[in-house]
Amino acid sequence: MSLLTVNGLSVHSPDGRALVRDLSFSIGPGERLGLIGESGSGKSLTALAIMGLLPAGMTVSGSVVLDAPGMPATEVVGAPSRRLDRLRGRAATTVFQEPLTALDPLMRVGRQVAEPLRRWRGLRGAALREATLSALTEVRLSDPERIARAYPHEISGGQRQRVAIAMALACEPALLIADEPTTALDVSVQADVLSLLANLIAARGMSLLFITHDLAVVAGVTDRVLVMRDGTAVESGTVLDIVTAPREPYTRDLVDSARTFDEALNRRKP
Ligand SMILES: Nc1ncnc2c1ncn2[C@@H]1O[C@H](COP(=O)(O)OP(=O)(O)OP(=O)(O)O)[C@@H](O)[C@H]1O
Repeated sequence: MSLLTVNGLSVHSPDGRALVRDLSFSIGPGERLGLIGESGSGKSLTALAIMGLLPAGMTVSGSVVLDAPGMPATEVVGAPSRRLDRLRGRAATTVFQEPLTALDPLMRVGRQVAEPLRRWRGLRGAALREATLSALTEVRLSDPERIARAYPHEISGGQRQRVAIAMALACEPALLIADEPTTALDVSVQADVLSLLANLIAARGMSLLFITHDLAVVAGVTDRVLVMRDGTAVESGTVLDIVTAPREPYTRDLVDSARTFDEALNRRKP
């Protein structure tokens, strides 16, 4: 059984436009799938539908089943929010493009990272403090004591995204959904954050749904790719298949415009 099974997922806007159409895919334990497509192709709405977080007024049909270890398999579509609250963070969690969306501007970073550790792992006092600093160290933040004392605006964009990743991983989720997690960062720190994410996912054996418009980025992080256009899947396959033999003209364009996919492929382990 897969960890995530999406079957015939469709999302319609309040005025009836089909924004995601009949999308089906699955992700097994430890698998890493890239969702790639140009702006507006429906990638983010797919992620939101999986988390049960679509904007009010949108209608969703089809099926999204999350079946994480130690939790009952759950149909997300139509589930009451109370049931989804128990899944979010644990079965699946999200890192978004803009780390400030995950962070409270008025709360010190340490308290924010501590919160999921307290809630999910039941840690308190010195153990909680130690786990918070170790979570910040794990995302390769040097001087974690200073970062823990800082407010989000007092640290850099790259550091904020590392903090957001630390918070997401604190709940030990089975599936991480990363929606353009490096797009808002300076080019100089994009590669660092990407390799951090790839290493953490591999070390923990987590599953990954990685959303991007950039094939070069996805090539370095995922095993398989699903190409989306206008809300539908137009092609899917292994990263190597898609890069070396794209079948659809749209995919070919994506391959052609992938800035540095050669470089990214070279980074992949054989
Ligand atoms: N709240 C909303 N109300 C109405 N339409 C929306 C809403 N959010 C997204 N859309 C539309 O749904 C379509 C898919 O949007 P989505 O954000 O999933 O695309 P995307 O592939 O993630 O693009 P990007 O890479 O720019 O984030 C787009 O046409 C978008 O305009």
